Amino acid sequence: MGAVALITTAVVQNKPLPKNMKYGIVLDAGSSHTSVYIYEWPAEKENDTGVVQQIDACKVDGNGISSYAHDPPVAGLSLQKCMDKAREVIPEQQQRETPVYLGATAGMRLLRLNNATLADEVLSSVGSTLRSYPFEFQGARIITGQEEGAYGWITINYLLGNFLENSGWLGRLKQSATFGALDLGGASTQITFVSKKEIESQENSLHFRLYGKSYDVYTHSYLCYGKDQALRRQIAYTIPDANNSTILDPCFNSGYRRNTSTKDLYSSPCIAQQRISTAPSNIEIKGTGNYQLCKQKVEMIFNKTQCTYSQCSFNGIFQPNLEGEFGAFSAYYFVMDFLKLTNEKISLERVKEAVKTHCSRPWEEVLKEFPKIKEKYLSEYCFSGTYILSLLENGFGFNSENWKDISFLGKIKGSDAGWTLGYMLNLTNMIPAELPYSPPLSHGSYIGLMVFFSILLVFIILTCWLSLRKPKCLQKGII
Ligand SMILES: O=P(O)(O)OP(=O)(O)OP(=O)(O)OC[C@H]1O[C@@H](n2cnc3c(O)ncnc32)[C@H](O)[C@@H]1O
Repeated sequence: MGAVALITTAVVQNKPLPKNMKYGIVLDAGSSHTSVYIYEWPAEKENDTGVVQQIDACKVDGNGISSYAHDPPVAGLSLQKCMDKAREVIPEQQQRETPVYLGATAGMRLLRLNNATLADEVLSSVGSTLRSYPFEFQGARIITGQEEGAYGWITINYLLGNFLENSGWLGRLKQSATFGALDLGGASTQITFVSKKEIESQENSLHFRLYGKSYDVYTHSYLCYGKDQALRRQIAYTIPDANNSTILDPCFNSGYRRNTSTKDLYSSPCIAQQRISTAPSNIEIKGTGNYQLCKQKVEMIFNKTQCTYSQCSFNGIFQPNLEGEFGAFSAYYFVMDFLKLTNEKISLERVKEAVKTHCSRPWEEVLKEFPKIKEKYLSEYCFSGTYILSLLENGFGFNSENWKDISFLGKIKGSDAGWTLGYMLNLTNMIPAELPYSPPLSHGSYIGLMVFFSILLVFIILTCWLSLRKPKCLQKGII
């Protein structure tokens, strides 16, 4: 049984794993990009830490896996570029023994909601491209939000060495020191952490046994709360106010302009409740760059009014009290890294000030300072920074006190923080549920101890024999 026994849906196919695996490839087919990660197993005994490492990664050009739905040949070609790279990196004699997994995330969960047949077609089309390579293709599937959260948590704690640290006898006695995982994607966001308190909702509760230690883990994935979908929702809220098809948007820098088609905006199931039939077909967004007003708009997407549990995050979702340290990755890292706010010593108040300052900068000035950054990313840092602050503070309940417990993580020991490594470790059974039995003493120490105790025994017997003989001699002497 795999270590992550509760995630039963994680079995991709019933194909046996290649016998001499030394490499593994995972494709993360997200809403905004597909990325290809290549991992290498440590050579036996060479690597004390036994950590599987990322040796290469490649971002597929284009707009995520759903672009396969619109133009399969073009999407296939850009995927081929990354797969060709994998073929260059992995030695030829190892290629047939290298498993390839594709996991699609929230972008495909949304496509499946809109059109399940199309989602299946996309997966089979990508599968055909992957099958044309000499690797051992193990299947393409849409992973659940729960899996995305759980595998992200496994990845960061594996790379940080927390599972092994907890597996010794001392580690098993003390409270588990794991990092919670905060993952912000384009279409969904996940929060996952070990909770000492009872998890009141079954669907948010996971139990893992890893390296001989049990973990009760809380996880929730919020579909439509990734930063791209959140931006769409924030824009959609303003459409009723649209005057002459123009929206004044405080979440973009002043001077910034963008044209959007409402058909495209409304194509997402995330906007279903905000659709208005009288909306103009095109709208022009004009930035006004105001952090406070942006924050007010962003907060409209968090419903804090209903909760049927003892406590909730938002939208009636149960969330226990935040516990321990957290690692925040994916878009949390991209955005905070751009804003130079990844240093743990920066207080929440200073982070807010920095985002406010960035939002108030004229677009011209921002563009001049960062000419090399993709315009889509650059134009959205004001919104993204504000959204991250709202999600963490208003959504999950972080505050000035526990803000210092969040570390913004890009890479850990050379591997990207994200769900892919955890996914592969689970499917290749690389994390055992129990610690492999290791004798307390090595063979040499055992022999040494046996010799020592034998000599000690002979010495004791001799001493006793001598001391028992002496009185008799003395007695004889007295008589
Ligand atoms: O799990 P889902 O929701 O499908 O998400 P995803 O797979 O699209 O998630 P990614 O981690 O690829 O990206 C998360 C978001 O970060 C954005 N992003 C990627 N690189 C970035 C960068 O350098 N600067 C700013 N944003 C970036 C990207 O457009 C997404 O909105």
